[in-house]
Amino acid sequence: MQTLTDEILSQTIRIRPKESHKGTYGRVCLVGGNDHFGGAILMATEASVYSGAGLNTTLTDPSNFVSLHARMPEAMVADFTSQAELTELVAAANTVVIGPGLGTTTQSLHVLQTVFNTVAHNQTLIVDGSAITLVADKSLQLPDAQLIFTPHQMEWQRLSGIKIADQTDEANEKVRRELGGTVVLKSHQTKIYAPNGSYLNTAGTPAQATGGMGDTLAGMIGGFTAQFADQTNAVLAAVYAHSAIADELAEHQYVVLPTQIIHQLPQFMHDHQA
Ligand SMILES: NC(=O)C1=CN([C@@H]2O[C@H](COP(=O)(O)OP(=O)(O)OC[C@H]3O[C@@H](n4cnc5c(N)ncnc54)[C@H](OP(=O)(O)O)[C@@H]3O)[C@@H](O)[C@H]2O)[C@@H](O)CC1
Ligand SMILES: Nc1ncnc2c1ncn2[C@@H]1O[C@H](COP(=O)(O)OP(=O)(O)O)[C@@H](O)[C@H]1O
Ligand SMILES: [Mg+2]
Repeated sequence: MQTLTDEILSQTIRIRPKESHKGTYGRVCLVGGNDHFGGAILMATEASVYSGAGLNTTLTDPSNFVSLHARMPEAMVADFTSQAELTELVAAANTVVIGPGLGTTTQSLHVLQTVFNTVAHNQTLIVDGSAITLVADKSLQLPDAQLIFTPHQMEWQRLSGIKIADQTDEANEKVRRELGGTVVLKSHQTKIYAPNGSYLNTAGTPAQATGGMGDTLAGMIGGFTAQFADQTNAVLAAVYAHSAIADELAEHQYVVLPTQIIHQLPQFMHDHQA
């Protein structure tokens, strides 16, 4: 297992070519946020926008439209209960993030199934939060796409069947191979199991232990994978940046809010581009 260092940032975050436009930096679709968990998809969206993804569209419950527009005028918003909108917008994305605040109701399941039926082999699909729980509980068949799972330890227990106490590298890697794609197993020391090897993130702080921290990471992984060509490096850089920014803030703060990490992203990425 390789320990991540700040080298992953300069290996991944590219100086932007002059001759470019918003389309150069990827289209991200974020799907989630039911009528209870609007904050989760709001933070994921904000994280993707602040990571620099060129075009961001959020598919959510209509009850979140006003707050999303008020907070994030840069993002487009659509209704995830409309099958036609969901299908059209997901098909047009480079990267799709599904799960933050999606919930586990019949409606949540319907949205998830529609996304799974729509994504194609060349698209990156980040499966987070409630989407992981639904895949596990309903034994859903996974789509043919570039899959990135971002479970915390309990979500990984649900998905992999491995109890938290038994989540060894060997057992985790075996299930990752069966699932395909990449697994970001989040904890106080997040591990990333990728097709080319496994990685340990020793950055990060207990000041991060607050709701919405993982929703923010899912949005960052969305923004990074949409912009940077090497998909594994994009995941690794997002995980490392999320923790490294928190470490900087925690030098002077007892708790670090997800939105504070998000707002540091443009400056942090500026300082580590190469
Ligand atoms: N503002 C918003 O809108 C927010 C909306 N959110 C949305 O809520 C949805 C549900 O997601 P969820 O993570 O809150 O609930 P669930 O999947 O039941 O997991 C919790 C259970 O797992 C256990 N556990 C064990 N190890 C763990 C670990 N390392 N890390 C974390 N938990 C661990 C834990 O144990 P305990 O805390 O009891 O010790 C507990 O029993 C999801 O869509 C998410 O996006 C949230 O993001 C919050 C902000
Ligand atoms: N003690 C800790 N030290 C470092 N990072 C932590 C700690 N506790 C939580 N985190 C990080 O916070 C995030 C929590 O994700 P998750 O449980 O999905 O949050 P949520 O669903 O509430 O957004 C993960 O990235 C995890 O690594
Ligand atoms: Mg989560």
